[in-house]
Amino acid sequence: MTFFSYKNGEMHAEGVALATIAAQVGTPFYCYSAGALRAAWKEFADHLKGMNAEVCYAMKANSSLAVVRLFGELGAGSDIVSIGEMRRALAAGIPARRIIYSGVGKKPSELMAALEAGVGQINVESSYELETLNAVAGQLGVKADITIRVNPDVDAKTHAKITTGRKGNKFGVDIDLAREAYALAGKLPNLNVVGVAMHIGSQLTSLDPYRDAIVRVRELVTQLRADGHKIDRFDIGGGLGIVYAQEKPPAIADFLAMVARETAGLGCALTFEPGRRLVGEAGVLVSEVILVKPGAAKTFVIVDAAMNDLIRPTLYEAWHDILPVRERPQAATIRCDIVGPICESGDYLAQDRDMAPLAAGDLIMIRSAGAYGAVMASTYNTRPLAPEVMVDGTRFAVTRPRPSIDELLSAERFVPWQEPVKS
Ligand SMILES: Cc1ncc(COP(=O)(O)O)c(C=O)c1O
Ligand SMILES: N[C@@H](CCCC[NH3+])C(=O)O
Repeated sequence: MTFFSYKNGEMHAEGVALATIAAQVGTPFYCYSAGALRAAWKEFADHLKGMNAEVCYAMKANSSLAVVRLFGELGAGSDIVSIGEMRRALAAGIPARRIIYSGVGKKPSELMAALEAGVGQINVESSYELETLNAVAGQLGVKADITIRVNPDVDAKTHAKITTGRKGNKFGVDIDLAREAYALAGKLPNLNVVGVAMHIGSQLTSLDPYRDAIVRVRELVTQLRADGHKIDRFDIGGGLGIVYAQEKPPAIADFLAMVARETAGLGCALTFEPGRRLVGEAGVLVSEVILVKPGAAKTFVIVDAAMNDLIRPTLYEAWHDILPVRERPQAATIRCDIVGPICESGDYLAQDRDMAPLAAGDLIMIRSAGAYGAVMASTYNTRPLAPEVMVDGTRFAVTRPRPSIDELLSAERFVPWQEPVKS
């Protein structure tokens, strides 16, 4: 089902014309389709029936409270990587016990906040963190349920900046050192080992790296049990890719069937932490053309969304499909760069793109922007964060309004000098 489509020549999100939202909210803005979010969730949920498994939505992909709440109401837990995200999960109604706390560098104060809130599972990534967590749990008089995230050293065949399961990546405990780490965890009185975790990268378009990683971790589970550890859960992580251009990511059904096959007989409950796959194609960024500047070498279409709103094109050389909001089926195309107003040459949304000619005032829609779009935005050049809108059927809600520049400025102070307090 397509949730963003032309109707009478105008691009709609479900039953609402994007031009109508633009007129009310201004541009740029992010727009999410509740129907698309539900459909992505349903695909997971339908194929998980009969499996001993749960889905903890990795909200780093899109932490809009409205989005997290929608998944929570459908039965999702949450994978978080900061106390800010934990607060979002709780605010959105996710029960603390359904929250998994991941992350390569958790401070003692953050571990304490997580234990105080009662998060269900902490995925530990080093021996140092095991000791720290044990000490913090001891102070609070609680026992922390943990897994150790192992780094299985497989090539996820994705962009170098978002691969996480190779020896050279900072993530997890090297699989060759995992038994030692578990031995330590087993001796620490305030930790309760419940399982093992992995996460090998993001935007994966092949099942092979997952399979290789699962096979390695499966062998480890057997060894760990022989060592006397209770390994009841296997957290597979997230990472399943989406379509930006011509990619052919695995169907969720095939992915889950493969995981079920490879973990059959292991006797572990499974956890999945999808982020991008649940939200990526359910969101777009809408922007207005400010002007078109023909240059000697290139034509620049200068729009009011910029790298501060969507950093993926310049950070990962990512390709996002861009369509005019008013349909232009017959128009001959021109080759252009679609760029923002920021003073950096890296400020582009597309380079050398063939587009129907655009003019000042035209609206464009940047597709597959629901994941790692708004969450990675900044206020660089003192540009207020783009608002977020959710469409459901024929209605829409502004779930995060555009802050005014006054609000941005009022968060700051003119040099409020202080004498340092001597400790
Ligand atoms: C531990 C962990 N789980 C889940 C995810 C979600 O990844 P994705 O959005 O690729 O599904 C990430 C991010 O890559 C992660 O670091
Ligand atoms: N931010 C990345 C994904 C990182 C995944 C987080 N571990 C992207 O936009 O593709």
